[in-house]
This record gives sequence, C-alpha cells and structure tokens, in this order.
Amino acid sequence: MPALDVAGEFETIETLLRPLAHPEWGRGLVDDVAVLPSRPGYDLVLTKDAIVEGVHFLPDDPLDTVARKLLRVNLSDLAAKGAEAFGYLLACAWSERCGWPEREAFAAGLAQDQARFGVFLMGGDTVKTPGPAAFSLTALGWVPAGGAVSRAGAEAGDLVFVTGTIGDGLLGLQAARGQLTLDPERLAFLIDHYRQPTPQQDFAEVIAAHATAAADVSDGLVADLTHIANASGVAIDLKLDSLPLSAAARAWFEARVDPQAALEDLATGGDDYQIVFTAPARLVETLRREADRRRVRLTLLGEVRVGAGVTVSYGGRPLTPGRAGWTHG
Ligand SMILES: Nc1ncnc2c1ncn2[C@@H]1O[C@H](COP(=O)(O)OP(=O)(O)O)[C@@H](O)[C@H]1O
Ligand SMILES: Cc1ncc(C[n+]2csc(CCOP(=O)(O)OP(=O)(O)O)c2C)c(N)n1
Ligand SMILES: [Mg+2]
Ligand SMILES: [Mg+2]
Ligand SMILES: [Mg+2]
Repeated sequence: MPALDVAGEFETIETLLRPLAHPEWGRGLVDDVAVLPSRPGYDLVLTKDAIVEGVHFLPDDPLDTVARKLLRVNLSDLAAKGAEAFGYLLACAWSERCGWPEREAFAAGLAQDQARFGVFLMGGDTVKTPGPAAFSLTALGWVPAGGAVSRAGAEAGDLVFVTGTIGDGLLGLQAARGQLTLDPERLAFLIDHYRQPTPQQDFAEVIAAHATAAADVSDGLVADLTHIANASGVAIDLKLDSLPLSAAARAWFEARVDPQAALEDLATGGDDYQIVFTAPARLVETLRREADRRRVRLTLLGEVRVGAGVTVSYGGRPLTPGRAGWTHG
C-alpha cells in the first residue's frame, strides 16, 4: 500500500485506474488526452452526471457501490437516448475517508461494471478535497446517425410507458437511513437499488427503434415526464393507479393509511433510473413482445394529449402533487 500523501495521485492512476483504460483509445492513461476515431454512420452521444456525498449517496456507502452508482446513472442517460455506451471519462475528488483500500474498492466496483456493461475508461482527473467526496463521469456512446431519441418527439395519441419499477430508490434511501420497518430481505433489496441502480441498457435498442420521446427517471417520474411534455409541447396524463411497484415497495405501500399520498411520494421521489417514454399506440404489442424478450417489465402509465403539462390522477380523480421531483435548488 503506497503512502498516500507522497504517491496518492499517480499511484491511484497507475495502479488502480490504468487497468480500466480503453485498450486502444485510453493511451494507457499516460497522455494528456484520449483520442478516438470517428465511427462512420454513427453519432457520438455524450452525457455527464456528478454524484456528491450527502447529496446522491450516503457517507457510509461502500466505495465500490458509489463507483457503480456513478457509472450506472450515466449509462442510464445514454440508454434513454437509445445509445450504446462504449466508454467514459472520470473525475474523482477524494475526501479524507478515501484511503487506499477505499480507492481499491472504487476501482474494483468499476472493473466489475465495465465487464457487465461493456465500457472502458478513457481518461479523467484525480484530486483531493477537504470536503465531502464527489465524483463526476462523462459517458460516451454510439447511436446510428440521426437516431438519438430526444425528449421532444411525443405526439398527441402516443402512449406513455415506463420500464421496471418506480419508488425503490426513494424507499432504498429511507431504508439505508434506518427509517423503514420491513423484512430484512426487502430492506436489503431496496438499499441495493438505492446504492447501485440498474440502467436499462438492454432496452436502449427498443427505445431507438420505437420511442417518439424518452428520458430516464432520475429526478422523479412526474418531473421527468414533465420534461418530456414541455420539450414536446404536449400534455401527458399519468395514472398513478398503474405505478409499477416491486414486491418490497408493494409491502411498504400496503401498510400505508393514505395510498394516494404514498403513490405520490413514489412517483416524485426519483433515483429510479428507469426509462419513461412515449410511443405510437399501434406499437403496444410490439413493445410488450420486445420487453418480454429482454425480461424487462413494461407498464402503460398514460397517454399524450394536445395541451401542456402533466396531469396526475388517482382513482379517476386529478390531483396536484406537492412537488414533481428532486431539484438541487
Ligand atoms: N453545468 C452544466 N453545463 C452544461 N450543461 C449542463 C450543466 N448542467 C446541466 N446541463 C445540461 O442540462 C440538461 C439537463 O440536465 P439534467 O437535468 O442534469 O439532465 P439529466 O436529468 O438527464 O441528467 C442536459 O442537457 C445537461 O447536459
Ligand atoms: C443522501 C441522499 N439524499 C437524497 C437523495 C435523493 N436524490 C438526490 S439527487 C436526486 C435526483 C437525481 O440527481 P441529479 O443530480 O438531479 O441527477 P440527474 O437528474 O442530473 O441525472 C435524488 C432523487 C439521494 N440520492 N441521496
Ligand atoms: Mg444530469
Ligand atoms: Mg442523469
Ligand atoms: Mg436523464
């Protein structure tokens, strides 16, 4: 284990990060830049999200899960555009709690997810901070030229779908803070979802082929649907009765005295990293088949109308959630 005060930055890069570098384009992490050749017939899709201790993850979250969350929240944005990820740039601002073993865990978490999601490290930056740890990642992906799905293509008459389940991120945060009473396995499932959500990478090609508009759910289902409605210049009806819940979230839900308030919390809590998208109504069966083939749960949540904004309803009655989702203020 090297003495961090003398060798921290370059030991970290050489020993922990270089093994993660892209074999051709990362230049062994010894140059000032990475260089990648353009890919004829494809567009390069780029996205960047940062995560900060105390804001996006908890001070006692293990560093391997922090690294995976960082990579996954970014892969989630690429998947929502129908893009296939191939690489990423990484910036680490290590705090006092990030000694060598923690940095090793961080790199090991990335190595595992690189293998799982088919991406490589292209470069980045390594600094220390006297404050809370913070990490930022720029994910890179390819999409067939002109094929990236935007937030802006929803049309009146389209249907609104979401992959997976909604609410596990919010409940996972509460579980990690010791604020939930549920079976231990359910608590573990929720905490795992909070710490290392699964980006819907396998669904990206379905989005590319069929979605008219799409976004990943990070701020909250209502907030992210509002982004789609605003960008597309349409109104969206969202039926809370249809909200897809995991078994753990359902167990929590069934113990609530106010089901409407509970569903509102789940639909505005965020940290879901599912894909919410619109598609023409005639594609329902195709979408269901494509989702089944990939073992992705797919839920019809509502529809697109002429107008503006998102109308949320429960039991046939419109309601106004106190907030649409998370904002950084
Ligand atoms: N500091 C910034 N500099 C440049 N663009 C930014 C910055 N912060 C956010 N954006 C852009 O604003 C848009 C919305 O960002 P955000 O809400 O973070 O998207 P997402 O929820 O998909 O991660 C994106 O196009 C993003 O690239
Ligand atoms: C300790 C902690 N508190 C609160 C949250 C909830 N939270 C923080 S940021 C966020 C929204 C997503 O983060 P953001 O940086 O807005 O991601 P983006 O929309 O840019 O992808 C949520 C739900 C959390 N994940 N962790
Ligand atoms: Mg962002
Ligand atoms: Mg994002
Ligand atoms: Mg997004």
